[in-house]
Amino acid sequence: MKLFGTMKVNEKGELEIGGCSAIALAKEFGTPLYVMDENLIRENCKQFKKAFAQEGMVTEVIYASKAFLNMAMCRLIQEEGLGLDVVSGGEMYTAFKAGFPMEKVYFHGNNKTEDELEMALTHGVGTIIVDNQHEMKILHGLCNRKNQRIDILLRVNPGIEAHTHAYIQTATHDSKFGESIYDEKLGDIIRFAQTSEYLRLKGFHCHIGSQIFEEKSFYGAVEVMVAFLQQVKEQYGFETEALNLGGGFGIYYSNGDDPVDVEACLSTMLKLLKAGAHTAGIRIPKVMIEPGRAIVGNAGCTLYGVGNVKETYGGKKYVFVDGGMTDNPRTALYGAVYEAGVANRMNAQPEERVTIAGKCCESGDIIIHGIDLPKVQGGDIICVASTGAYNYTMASNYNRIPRPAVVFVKEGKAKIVVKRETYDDVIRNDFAD
Ligand SMILES: Cc1ncc(COP(=O)(O)O)c(C=O)c1O
Ligand SMILES: N[C@@H](CCCC[NH3+])C(=O)O
Repeated sequence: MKLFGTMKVNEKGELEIGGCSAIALAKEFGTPLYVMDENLIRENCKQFKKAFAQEGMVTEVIYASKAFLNMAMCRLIQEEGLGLDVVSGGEMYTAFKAGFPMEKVYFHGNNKTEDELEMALTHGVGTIIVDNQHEMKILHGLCNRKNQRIDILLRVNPGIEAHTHAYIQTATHDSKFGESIYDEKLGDIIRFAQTSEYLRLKGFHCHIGSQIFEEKSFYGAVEVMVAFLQQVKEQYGFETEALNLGGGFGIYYSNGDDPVDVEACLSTMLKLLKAGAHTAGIRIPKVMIEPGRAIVGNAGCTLYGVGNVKETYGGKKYVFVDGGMTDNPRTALYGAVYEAGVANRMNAQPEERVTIAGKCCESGDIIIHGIDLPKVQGGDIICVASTGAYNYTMASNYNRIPRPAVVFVKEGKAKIVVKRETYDDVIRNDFAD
């Protein structure tokens, strides 16, 4: 298992994260447990900010909160000075309740409800990323009723097929997100925004997908967007003030994953942007990116307690853990591949190939299909690495399993930021008759 951030193996052969023994964490907070390395999240925020500032353009890094969000995370993002991308009323409400500066919030979504749009106006959200023509009209009407103006970006689809799992590509021609840059109705949308008293069209947004390793997809998006901005200027006289290039930077999960070098990639994106804008005779006063996974993915791991170990008649060896697809649906959903270790015996040599399966009533409830581990027994603690993104936020109560707690660890201290759900939480909204 590759170790990230402050992870290390201590003199007892136990895994340590943020100076805390994984075994002590499991004892104190129970399992399954999401453990987040606070220093690594902060370092990642700083790295993105620094790397994106290196070409002297006005830039903003916006954290895509769908990857991992709760009130403590909002505070951390605020302290690190990033913007916040929210995609639902729930994410927006979390930011608002955490006291996040709402002018730094960017509200996304392909099907925002009128209530959510109204909530954004009421809470002073800084920018709404309008997904489509229909939404723009609804928002205009709402602003008219409330006599309120709002900054918007229009989400466009640059038609780039990023090399990643089909479920997380977002800019193929038939994607549900945004309006295609090739679509004729784009002219009407831009003219509508230009003449609206209430909508201040600041520019455009694109996001080509997630868990992308190919730098050329990001560079391609820059080139297509520059050409698009030039066309928009020539055809509609619209000069953009801001361009948001989205997120999507892939991370290491398992052997063979080869993430881009963030510094080099961002520098090249900005250089291409500057050179392209110069040649096209356009200005791009501000540029944004929206990383999610790359900020939190490697900073999180999940600790599980082992229950049974079972060998099937067919000879397959299962290690059953006390969580599963309810806390990490990514293996079942995308065929994601994770690495893991036995946290109480990190120095033990691998001896057998096992499948790590959960406790849900579902054959596809697998966390890792086939991993070489030392002989595992009931009572061992398994650590699955790189679960910081899209695990806690995608967790469910399937089989009425309560969701795990989340702790932030730092310099030998653990702070609970989300408490474990109880059975009473699970039935909280039920009516018996
Ligand atoms: C609009 C938007 N921005 C940013 C992100 C963050 O993506 P990632 O976590 O891959 O950086 C996503 C998710 O794919 C998204 O849909
Ligand atoms: N949930 C996805 C990523 C989706 C990104 C948001 N558009 C994952 O776990 O990889």
